Amino acid sequence: MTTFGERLTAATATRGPLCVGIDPHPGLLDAWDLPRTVAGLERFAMTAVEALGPEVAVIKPQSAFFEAFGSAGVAVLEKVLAGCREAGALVLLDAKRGDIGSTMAAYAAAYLTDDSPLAADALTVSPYLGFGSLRPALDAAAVSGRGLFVLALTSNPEGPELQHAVAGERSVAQTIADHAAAENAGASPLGSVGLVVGATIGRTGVDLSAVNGPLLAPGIGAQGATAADLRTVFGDDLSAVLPTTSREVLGAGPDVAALRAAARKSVDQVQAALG
Ligand SMILES: O=C(O)c1cc(=O)[nH]c(=O)n1[C@@H]1O[C@H](COP(=O)(O)O)[C@@H](O)[C@H]1O
Repeated sequence: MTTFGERLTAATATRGPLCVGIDPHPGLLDAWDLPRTVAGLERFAMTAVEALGPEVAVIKPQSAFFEAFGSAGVAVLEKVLAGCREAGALVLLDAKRGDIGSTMAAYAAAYLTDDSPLAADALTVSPYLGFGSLRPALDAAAVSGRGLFVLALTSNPEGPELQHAVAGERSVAQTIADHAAAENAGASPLGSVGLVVGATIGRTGVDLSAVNGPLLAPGIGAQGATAADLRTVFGDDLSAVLPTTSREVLGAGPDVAALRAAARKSVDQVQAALG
């Protein structure tokens, strides 16, 4: 069994270090001239999969936009997961799950086990019920060769109030980074427990050098960060950074060739910035 860290390393080496999100905002459905219906959602999402699946290393469908359409929307999400897999892209399901341990086990069964229709290569999770509450997800991911991206320093302006708070002698975000480092200890070339660190947040003072896992960097494009900001946020520690952007690329649709061109442009920009 290959680990998520191994598969991600191979995917970014081949396709470049970029994740593109599939976030079917109602306004984007309008811009693509699609109805705000399940049929519109499906056309939007599967066009994105057709364009980006063979092109980018990682695709990140945002679960809420699919859930908003009820069970029919979740069925579209299942098609997206299968379509990305067939096209050779890794799928990071963005659902930001986090719950008490016993319920976390149910989320782990839903997203991180082989026989679930919603199984993805990796899942975004929230550690703000305590990092240890994620244990069932950490265990399920390890057993099935999947990955987690743990929210550490999020891209939104409200994040620092909680994440920069100092508890004991360390900031909350540093504590989360240290936990991830412990999970990834000894993994090569890269552990499977990643962190989310926004490209918008500037220099944070959090030491990420021991994490040994992928660092998902959202915020480029619509949230105002640029690829050049990655160096400010991560310093010289850029080797495991995986920038992710959604609206910046999706706004180029609905034309498949235009979506691909936008994704390639983003790959070139982040590659230049990461050096
Ligand atoms: O975990 C995430 O994906 C995430 C974490 C974070 O700190 N900030 C953040 O923007 N995201 C997600 O990344 C995507 C960003 O979308 P754009 O702003 O359109 O590029 C959205 O789906 C967000 O929910």
